[in-house]
Amino acid sequence: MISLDEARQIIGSHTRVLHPEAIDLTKVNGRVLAHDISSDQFYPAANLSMMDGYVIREDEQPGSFSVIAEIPAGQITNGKLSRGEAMRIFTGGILPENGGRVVMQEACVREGDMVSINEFPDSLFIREKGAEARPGDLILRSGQLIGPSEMAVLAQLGCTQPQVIRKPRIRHLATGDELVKPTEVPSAGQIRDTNSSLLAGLTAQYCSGMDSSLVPDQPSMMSALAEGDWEVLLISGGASVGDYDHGADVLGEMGFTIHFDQVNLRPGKPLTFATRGNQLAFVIPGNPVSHFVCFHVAIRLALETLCGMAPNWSFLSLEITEQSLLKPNPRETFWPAEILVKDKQWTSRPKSWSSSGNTFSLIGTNALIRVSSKDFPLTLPLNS
Ligand SMILES: Nc1nc2c(c(=O)[nH]1)N[C@H]1C(S)=C(S)[C@@H](COP(=O)(O)OP(=O)(O)OC[C@H]3O[C@@H](n4cnc5c(N)ncnc54)[C@H](O)[C@@H]3O)O[C@H]1N2
Ligand code: MOO
Repeated sequence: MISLDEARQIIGSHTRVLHPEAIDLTKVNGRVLAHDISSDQFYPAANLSMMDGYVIREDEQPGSFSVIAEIPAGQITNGKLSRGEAMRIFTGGILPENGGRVVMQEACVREGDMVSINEFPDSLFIREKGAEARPGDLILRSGQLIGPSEMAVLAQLGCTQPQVIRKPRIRHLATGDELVKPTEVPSAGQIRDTNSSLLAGLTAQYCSGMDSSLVPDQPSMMSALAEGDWEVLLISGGASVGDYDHGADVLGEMGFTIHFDQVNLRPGKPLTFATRGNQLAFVIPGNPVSHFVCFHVAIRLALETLCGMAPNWSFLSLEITEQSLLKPNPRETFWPAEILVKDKQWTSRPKSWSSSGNTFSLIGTNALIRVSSKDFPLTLPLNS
């Protein structure tokens, strides 16, 4: 049986980042940028006022000024300031060529065409042309994960169809004769399918859509429903060695190469990983907690890589409260946990968890505690 580190190595070596596509700026949240983007102009494009007030020359002293013009937003004034003159200006307004100081209106007294300023504040209240970026400056690098802030930057640069890495299409089969949809009332021996909902939530940020079906434990139906031009196939259940566990056999018959079918991992030991060309497939042990753990320690690595993201595998050394809940085991264990603030410190609290079939133990889980025989338990924070 291979270790989790070996399993991650194998997954990484068989996974390639997907090709880029140009998409509308409104849809790029959560995508990875596929090209460098440079500044198209000076930012700001001119010297701008940071306040509503009056603009004067920088070489002036406090005193009285005659107001010779008003500069409405977005207008360029060709006039110049002589000594003793001011122009009315507003926040974001473009300064006249020799304007060197803005005084906010609260520090001014206006009477008719005159304005008196008793004292100058320390700041000139000017955003200088090119202070933020100059033409050709590198602003966003290829590989940048795009969130709301980067969307605002793309909008500012006029980049409305950025090239971003495509997201994989995922095909999902929830296998098991005992499964019924969550809308149904299970009869004796049946259970509601929880894994489809779990995976829909877990995969949402990493795929362009997950197509899910319930399938009985019948290899011919499983392979018929599994075929397609998706990039990732997830099969829930049927991962172990029982007579009705057909996941790996079905993949073999479909022409997949099985790279591993067991990992020294708790929960999630019978996790299977296979490939066919550029298609990746996982058979995930049917228990919901096994699903959750296998997703975060193995499947997410593949999805993040396909999407061009830097795989997140950083652990924190946090104080663990209620450490006695962490039962030792020969298998490397990833224990569902919750990161909480206690006495102004982040702490990690294990969930009460005794069976990988207990879906309720996942409530509020935002971390996994890695318990291996040799190390102090470390906490893996989760972002989904
Ligand atoms: N002889 C052995 N038996 C088992 C071993 C082993 O090494 N030798 N491994 C155990 C471990 S560990 C796990 S984990 C499970 C994995 O079993 P399977 O992947 O074959 O999963 P199933 O038998 O199909 O289901 C397990 C469990 O999960 C429930 N399930 C399945 N799908 C769903 C779903 N979509 N929603 C909710 N619940 C689901 C299913 O009803 C079972 O209760 O194997 C052990 N056995
Ligand atoms: O590995 Mo299984 O996932 O213990 O329950």
